[in-house]
Amino acid sequence: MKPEIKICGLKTPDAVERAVARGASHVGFIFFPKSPRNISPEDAAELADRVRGQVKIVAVTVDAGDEELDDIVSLLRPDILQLHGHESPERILHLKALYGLPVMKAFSVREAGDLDRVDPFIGVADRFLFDAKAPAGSELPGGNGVSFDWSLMASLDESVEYMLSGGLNKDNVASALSSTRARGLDISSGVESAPGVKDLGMIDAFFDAVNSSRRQSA
Ligand SMILES: O=C(O)c1ccccc1NCC(=O)[C@H](O)[C@H](O)COP(=O)(O)O
Repeated sequence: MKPEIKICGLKTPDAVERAVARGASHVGFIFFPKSPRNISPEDAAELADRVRGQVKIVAVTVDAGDEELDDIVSLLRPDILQLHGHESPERILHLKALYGLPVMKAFSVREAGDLDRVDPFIGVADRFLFDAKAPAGSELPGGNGVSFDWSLMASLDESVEYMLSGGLNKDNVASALSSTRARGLDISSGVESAPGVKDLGMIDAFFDAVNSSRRQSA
């Protein structure tokens, strides 16, 4: 099955259009002021309008309040809310009822026990994303360009369909696909020439690597 690919942290028209032209299934916009990928809801909406309907638009937030989310949802009109903070199952149910949008809950992973936190979210979150825990000193809960031990994913309940993220790039994507049962891959730093700066050549190289790994496993 063709993996879903989410290119995250987009800020420019050329990168959004290249991601979609190369076959991204999702494009992500980051609403987190400390991130080099932070974007305003207005600017994100302008970018999203170029590709709306061709790809799922994902709004990435971190423990955002209702007021901030109201702005993001009304301006960007995302297809999915990605919650990358400490949101509880109750908070997710509240947001789903409020906006009628599917929620992708992100979990950070370093050791096997980190996957135990997933259980209360099964049947609550619509999608799951597993990312590496932030390295010491990082102020970002995601987008750190670091991977975790993907073999840990083998212990996850098989009913949980997920996206894998954290430190993916053209050189390790084949291994990510062959060593996990990830339904999708989510990448940010691995297609950047500097934090927050997407590189069209690196986007191309990433999709080339995905396609070549699929041909080899066919
Ligand atoms: O990317 C960010 O700056 C970010 C900031 C705050 C919360 C989440 C963030 N990113 C979320 C993502 O979905 C990233 O694509 C994911 O963490 C993978 O990033 P990377 O390791 O750089 O590929």
